[in-house]
Amino acid sequence: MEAAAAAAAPRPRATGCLTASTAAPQRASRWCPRQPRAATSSSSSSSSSSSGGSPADLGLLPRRRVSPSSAGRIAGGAPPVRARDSRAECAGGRSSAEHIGVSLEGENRALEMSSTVPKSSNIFWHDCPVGKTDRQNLLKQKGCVVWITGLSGSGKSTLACTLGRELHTRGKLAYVLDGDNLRHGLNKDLGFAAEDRAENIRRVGEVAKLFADAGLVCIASFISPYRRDRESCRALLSDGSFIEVFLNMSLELCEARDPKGLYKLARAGKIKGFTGIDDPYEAPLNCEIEIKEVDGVCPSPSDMAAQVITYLEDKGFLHE
Ligand SMILES: Nc1ncnc2c1ncn2[C@@H]1O[C@H](COP(=O)(O)OS(=O)(=O)O)[C@@H](OP(=O)(O)O)[C@H]1O
Ligand SMILES: Nc1ncnc2c1ncn2[C@@H]1O[C@H](COP(=O)(O)OP(=O)(O)O)[C@@H](O)[C@H]1O
Repeated sequence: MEAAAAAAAPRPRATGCLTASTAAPQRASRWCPRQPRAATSSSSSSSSSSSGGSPADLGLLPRRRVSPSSAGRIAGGAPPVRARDSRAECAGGRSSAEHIGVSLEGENRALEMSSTVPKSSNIFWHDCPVGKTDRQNLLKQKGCVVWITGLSGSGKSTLACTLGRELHTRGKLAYVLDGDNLRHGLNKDLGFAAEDRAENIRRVGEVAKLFADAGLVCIASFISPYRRDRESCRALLSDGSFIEVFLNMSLELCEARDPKGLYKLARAGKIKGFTGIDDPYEAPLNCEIEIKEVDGVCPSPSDMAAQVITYLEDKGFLHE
């Protein structure tokens, strides 16, 4: 198996890196300015990270207009094994343009073309009297996003459903957003080109943020192969409530499973741009939870779910 090269340095995380000893997440502050806010700031919650005003601060990252492979990412190998506590690596310092190897002029042009550039003006944020904290108190839990990423066949949907069932059994409200399912509806206009995947993940990030604001444990299960897109979703949730779960299963294991026969089709050249075969997967550098094979054996679905539940318990998401 070739080693996947995820050479490009990530952008610094806007929310800061959690450590294993981080206390329970702060209570999310409500969207509650008394004055209406202008449209350009309305897309982010009342987080301190929204103060910058630059396109990046506002989550207006340019959509990718270059082939991902040109950014030094390589398909065809399983993601490298990462130590759990590798979050200190999240200190890139380079701009997103440098990260993907395009000129600033190119970045600006891409920004103009981006679907995340606001197209309307004279719109104002409207606050409602019942806020996130009220909903969380009602539900006796805290809203968050459990973002499951990994190769096709790594077990994302299995973990998502097992976790969803376990939370339900415990009386906690959760909702699963699954890649295959959303591509039947909200995202049915999108394919698997890099810019389509980026738009897929951008939309899901926004939807997941709404679910978290509703007070739910939102379980998002997407290949989400590009680090930058996942980091953009993380940046939408500024209070440690974005929990990235990396299903670090080898390409060999995923390909041996191949429940839908897609790897076989990709190897036969009948599917182009298949993640892990001829499209890259960029392993997380700073995930909260990593689940991997031990001696070639994958933990059971209930063990995987238990690992996530323990994290949620420890961080206080399953309590008022
Ligand atoms: N080219 C290509 N590459 C990867 N996956 C492909 C492709 N074509 C179809 N599929 C099927 O689409 C599912 C992945 O959808 P996602 O929305 O999670 O993909 S992405 O996050 O936008 O990359 C994925 O589902 P999972 O196997 O559950 O991961 C596949 O069934
Ligand atoms: N922890 C596990 N142990 C054994 N088999 C698993 C495990 N998780 C998933 N599988 C199996 O692997 C295949 C792919 O799982 P799936 O959840 O569909 O992956 P993904 O959503 O990442 O494509 C399925 O046949 C599933 O039953």
